[in-house]
Amino acid sequence: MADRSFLDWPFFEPRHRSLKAALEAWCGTHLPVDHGDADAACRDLVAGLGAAGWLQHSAAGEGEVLDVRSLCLIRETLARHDGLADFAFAMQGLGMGAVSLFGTPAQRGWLERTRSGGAIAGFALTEPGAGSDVAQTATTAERVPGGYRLTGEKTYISNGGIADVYVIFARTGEGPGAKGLSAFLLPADAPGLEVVARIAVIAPHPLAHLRLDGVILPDSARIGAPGAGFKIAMSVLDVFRATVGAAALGFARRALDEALVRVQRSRVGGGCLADHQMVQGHLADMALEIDAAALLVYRAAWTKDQGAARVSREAAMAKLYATEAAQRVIDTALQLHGGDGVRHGFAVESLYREIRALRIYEGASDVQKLVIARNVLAEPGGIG
Ligand SMILES: CC(C)(COP(=O)(O)OP(=O)(O)OC[C@H]1O[C@@H](n2cnc3c(N)ncnc32)[C@H](O)[C@@H]1OP(=O)(O)O)[C@@H](O)C(=O)NCCC(=O)NCCSC(=O)C1=CCCCC1
Repeated sequence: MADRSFLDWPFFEPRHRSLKAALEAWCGTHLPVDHGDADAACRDLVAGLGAAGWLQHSAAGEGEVLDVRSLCLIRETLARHDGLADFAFAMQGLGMGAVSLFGTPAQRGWLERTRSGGAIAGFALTEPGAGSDVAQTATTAERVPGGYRLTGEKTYISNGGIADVYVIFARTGEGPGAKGLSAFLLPADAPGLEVVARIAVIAPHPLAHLRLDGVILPDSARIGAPGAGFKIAMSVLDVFRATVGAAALGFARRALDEALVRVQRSRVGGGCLADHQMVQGHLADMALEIDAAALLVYRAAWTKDQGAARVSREAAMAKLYATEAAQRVIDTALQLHGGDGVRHGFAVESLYREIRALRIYEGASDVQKLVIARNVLAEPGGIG
């Protein structure tokens, strides 16, 4: 096969190849966007991704099954063109994942709005005292007639300040730790909900710190059974961790694209940088890490698409390896650019910042190791 593409791997079906081709064409005319005003850019991206139909793939609608390979292909492709486009797309899915999996028909009204680009979603799990350890969630949802009163603080909340709706996790007390959490659909204009501070991070991502001061939500806002919140959060993260790996893969592919152009154009001595064996060694390492990451990402996505109930180990492996490998690939690409590598306006400089965030979001690398190790220990026969 002369023109071998990873899309020829058996993980993919013809519809994935069509989707990838159509999205590449869309990206070619719509991306990158100006990140000067990240909030406005994110709003525009959500509207544009919705109008073009791409957000339909961010979460499954009524009677549909999420295709995780499509989700990963879209994240990978958007990330290769523009990291903020990936963020805008992905947060719609992460934010509404719980509704897609466990929501009632009425709650799904929000899902249809986020899938069309008519509303922006946020995922409100992390707290100042409960980052990696979700079981320590302190925000309370105490029972009141007909509903719940929510009090507490959430931090590093995706789309905080621009979201129209959040899925939030709070302690309802059915049991200790992880057994006492529930999930809720929280409209951004609910009285008592305040965006206390916007949080500026290394990448242009809209994030915020939220305070809930006696927010009243009706029973109909609870997603899933009382006490099921922890498992709901983990089920959503099971899918989205693999997709974070896909975004990292897109960043790494872009870094290799940039490095290849650079080393073939840069002249040293009588030839170009690419003629040097030391540079070729770097290119080989980059290509190898990208293929290994792609195999892990699409193994996790394919496994979920085959109907596996849980893909915790596969998704954690995909996220851990792809994000760490992408950081190495991007660092090498940056080094091959010399001084231009750290200069604003060069793609490798922004890739370097974007990938750093992904090694922390949705479970830092050490959390992924914990998830993998627990799963390996729980499988008496090993992992095959
Ligand atoms: C894994 C962990 C580190 C620790 O879990 P524990 O030990 O407390 O819980 P454990 O004892 O493992 O389990 C409890 C029950 O739960 C079931 N279950 C577990 N996984 C799953 C699963 N995947 N699916 C279904 N059920 C699950 C488990 O079986 C057990 O049930 P049982 O009691 O036996 O009936 C967990 O806390 C975690 O993961 N943190 C990372 C959070 C984290 O990733 N945020 C990121 C938030 S998002 C974010 O940061 C941003 C996003 C976008 C931009 C900005 C930032």
